[in-house]
Amino acid sequence: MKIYKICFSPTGGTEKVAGFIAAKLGSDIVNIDLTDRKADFKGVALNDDDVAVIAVPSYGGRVPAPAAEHITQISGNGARAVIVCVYGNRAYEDTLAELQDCALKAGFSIVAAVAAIAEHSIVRRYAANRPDQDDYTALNKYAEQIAAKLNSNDSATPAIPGNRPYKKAGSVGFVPRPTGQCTSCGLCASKCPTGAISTDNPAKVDKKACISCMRCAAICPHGARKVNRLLLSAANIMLKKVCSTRKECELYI
Ligand SMILES: Cc1cc2nc3c(=O)[nH]c(=O)nc-3n(C[C@H](O)[C@H](O)[C@H](O)COP(=O)(O)O)c2cc1C
Repeated sequence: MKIYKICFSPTGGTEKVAGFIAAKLGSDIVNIDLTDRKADFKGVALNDDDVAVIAVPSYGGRVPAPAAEHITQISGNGARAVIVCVYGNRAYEDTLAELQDCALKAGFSIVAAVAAIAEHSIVRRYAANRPDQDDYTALNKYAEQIAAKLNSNDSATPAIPGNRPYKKAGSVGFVPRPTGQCTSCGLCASKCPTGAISTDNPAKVDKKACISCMRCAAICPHGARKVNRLLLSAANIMLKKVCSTRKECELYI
């Protein structure tokens, strides 16, 4: 039995949660990076005795569009899956329901779902330093419950929250731009999940293709990609009320 960690994590928060859960479920881990726009997801095929941890961040209460597209190209072949949504302490709304539908379409059998919190990748003061010790204690407990369910060969799908039709997907419109420190090294362009940044000129961004995932800003070795400060402070004000009360991790099993 292999554990497939199938993860879309532009800035690393989702990866922390998925990596933790996957490592608790087994040691033979196969990594599938859903942010890799050049990967051949149609060539990924699991066996029915494999287990998948399929993890995405919540973007506006939905699964990021490229993640949904890539997951549905994978052949689950009846493998059991734990679906995971990671969010920035506002809300995850229909993310788990949509992720459940994507995983089903790919041929997985969903045995558990987890919602967890990580630093808000746009306004980083919210959920800063999460997942923290309390989160990992909860995730550890959840992983034990999931492992027990997998070992008992119980494949029942739990009730997973969310609406159908899903919330309307919207773009947040934060497009990071290079500052004077940019050396045009091209790392941002090569790692952009949607290919929105020109490889010849990283200052050129296809605004329609950009999903505001903040990968480019997070990985720039010179800290030279930033979003507009005024937009950021407006987002901070908008999120203040809804993000300030601590939310806890949840398990559906
Ligand atoms: C475009 C975008 C939309 C987001 N929408 C939400 C949201 O609706 N609710 C929320 O709590 N967090 C939201 N977040 C925060 C992310 O879900 C959170 O920071 C997550 O940990 C990011 O995952 P990553 O670190 O793997 O990239 C959003 C982040 C981005 C970039």
